[in-house]
Amino acid sequence: MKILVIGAGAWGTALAMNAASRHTVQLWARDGAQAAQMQAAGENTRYLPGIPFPAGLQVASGDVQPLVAGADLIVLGTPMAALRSGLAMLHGSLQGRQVPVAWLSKGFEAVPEGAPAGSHGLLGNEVCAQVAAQLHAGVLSGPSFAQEVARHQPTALVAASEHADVRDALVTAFHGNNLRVYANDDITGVEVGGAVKNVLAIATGLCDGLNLGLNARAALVTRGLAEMTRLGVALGAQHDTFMGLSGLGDLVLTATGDLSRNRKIGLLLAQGKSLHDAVQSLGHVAEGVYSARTVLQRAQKLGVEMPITETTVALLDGSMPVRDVVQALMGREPRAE
Ligand SMILES: NC(=O)C1=CN([C@@H]2O[C@H](COP(=O)(O)OP(=O)(O)OC[C@H]3O[C@@H](n4cnc5c(N)ncnc54)[C@H](O)[C@@H]3O)[C@@H](O)[C@H]2O)C=CC1
Ligand SMILES: O=C(CO)COP(=O)(O)O
Repeated sequence: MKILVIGAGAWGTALAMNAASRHTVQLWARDGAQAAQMQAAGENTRYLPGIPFPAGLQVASGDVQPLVAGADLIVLGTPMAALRSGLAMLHGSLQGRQVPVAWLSKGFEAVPEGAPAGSHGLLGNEVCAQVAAQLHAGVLSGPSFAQEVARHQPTALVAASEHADVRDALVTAFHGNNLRVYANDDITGVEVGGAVKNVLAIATGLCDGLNLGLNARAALVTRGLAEMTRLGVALGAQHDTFMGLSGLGDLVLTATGDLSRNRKIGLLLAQGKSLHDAVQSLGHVAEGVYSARTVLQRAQKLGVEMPITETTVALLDGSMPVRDVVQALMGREPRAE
């Protein structure tokens, strides 16, 4: 199989490295200098330093069209902010040819600055329906830190699409000795899980950074899962999806695993860092920062209560100081579980 991965950040690179022993894999970086540097060093020095590329992984840059034309599977490994342009580009270049496409981004599109009141951002599959409706597309998601996948540590992923050929292509491409890829046709559920867990991981990082304790962390994860599930079901997802890899699985990993960039944002905010400084210090994308407001807007439109998300948004917006967060969450009226 010929796989083209567009975007050479941590996650696109890790998956490309993992698949390269079984398939022909091209990893495309938009920055030509970064591509040349990766080729020369035999590793992605910027995003996955110290983990050597396997033999056979091809790094590319420049005109992506010939690579698109020759691929059996195209993976968009960019952050959510670049998904719309990536799908539109593929829509134009494939010209109706049916090649399975998948994105790795986890989030809702951010609401653009100055957007009219009431507008909200979209999930990947909603963006795809707007700009590339006839593509057979889906998402690869689930609990997976790039560093561990690049080192071939055991990991389980979920390939979600309404198109069986996309699910099958993702399983063929990535299922192997150290990676299990499960298929799921509930793409909305899988995407809501991947987006909301990032926001909840910021909240859990804050909780741990403030030393609120293990009980508090367990409460946040559990009540976070409840609010993620409420939103997903209201958006048309299946309840059971949230008990799976992209719901409970990715929430546990991201909220409690110190490799998480979103969790790091919460830990840094707890230390008194500004959001700007916290984001700058990461050097990677933390999607929860950009999705949080959209998650809340979508929830409010649907009449779904998401108190942890609401508090996290207030914190990120600067309208609630760190010291008031505990009271905002613990001071709520009693209710049934
Ligand atoms: N790093 C991880 O462990 C995982 C990340 N993800 C998700 O995958 C997505 C990408 O994350 P990372 O690779 O970690 O991000 P990263 O911050 O490591 O790298 C982002 C990469 O995307 C590239 N990029 C941005 N806009 C682009 C465009 N228009 N065209 C081509 N390349 C572009 C950047 O140059 C950079 O190489 C995010 O949505 C993230 O939530 C999902 C699972 C695991
Ligand atoms: O999605 C991830 C793990 O599944 C990566 O999480 P972070 O983006 O918080 O690092």
